[in-house]
Amino acid sequence: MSWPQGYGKRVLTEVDSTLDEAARIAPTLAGPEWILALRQTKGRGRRGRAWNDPTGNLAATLVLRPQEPPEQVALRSFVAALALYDACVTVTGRSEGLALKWPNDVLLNGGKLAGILLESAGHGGGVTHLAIGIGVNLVQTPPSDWLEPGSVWPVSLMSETGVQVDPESFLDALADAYDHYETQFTTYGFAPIRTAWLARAAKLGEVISARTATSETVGTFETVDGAGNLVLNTAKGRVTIPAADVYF
Ligand SMILES: O=C(O)CCCC[C@@H]1SC[C@@H]2NC(=O)N[C@@H]21
Repeated sequence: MSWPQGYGKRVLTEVDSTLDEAARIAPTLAGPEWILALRQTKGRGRRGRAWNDPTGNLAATLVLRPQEPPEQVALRSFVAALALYDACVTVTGRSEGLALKWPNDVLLNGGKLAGILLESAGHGGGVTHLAIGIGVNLVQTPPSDWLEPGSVWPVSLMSETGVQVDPESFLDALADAYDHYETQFTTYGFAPIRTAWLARAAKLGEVISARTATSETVGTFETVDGAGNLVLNTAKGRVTIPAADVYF
């Protein structure tokens, strides 16, 4: 596997968070850059949660400077989720048990294998940089006291498949897959990404629950629309949800 052309790579022994490092280096970058940390001291997850990444797991962030409207930039969470899925297939040689959970977790055998957190900065309605933070439980899962009640149980690639892969080798597969989907996205737009994502979606057609800080919507997972929103068929009709945590 070859490292994709045009992408830089930095490997850090230790950093607070690769997302913080992304914000620090973004203004100096001439092109996309992957940052891999062998250890994060202040890793973070979605909705302000801490992210625990024990040694041997992947903690990486891709920094981009896309010249696009914010709503287009945000669709890269689906691009990244597809790349993560493919990287898992590449390193394990199998796709059985892998699925994507809206908005952007990767599940393996029903457990949470990986998560994605997008952060961006901008001014004047534009995005100056996008940071796609990715954590993968390659060899270890976080301790159980890190888990939120009702959250998907974490699994590791090693425990579920017996395959042990180091973070740098996984990043090689991930960067290669990301490059493929990024090209597809910038060439053809969101449509093929959406189709590919839906083909790998967990619980499509089944009843799920989408919770925000203030509401819960229960309904049949109908689709993800062209803007990346979750679409549920509920007792009160079709509901479109831009952001939420999903529970099965
Ligand atoms: O809550 C989630 O599921 C998203 C987790 C994202 C974790 C990754 S690890 C690399 C990057 N740096 C961080 O501090 N967080 C992301």
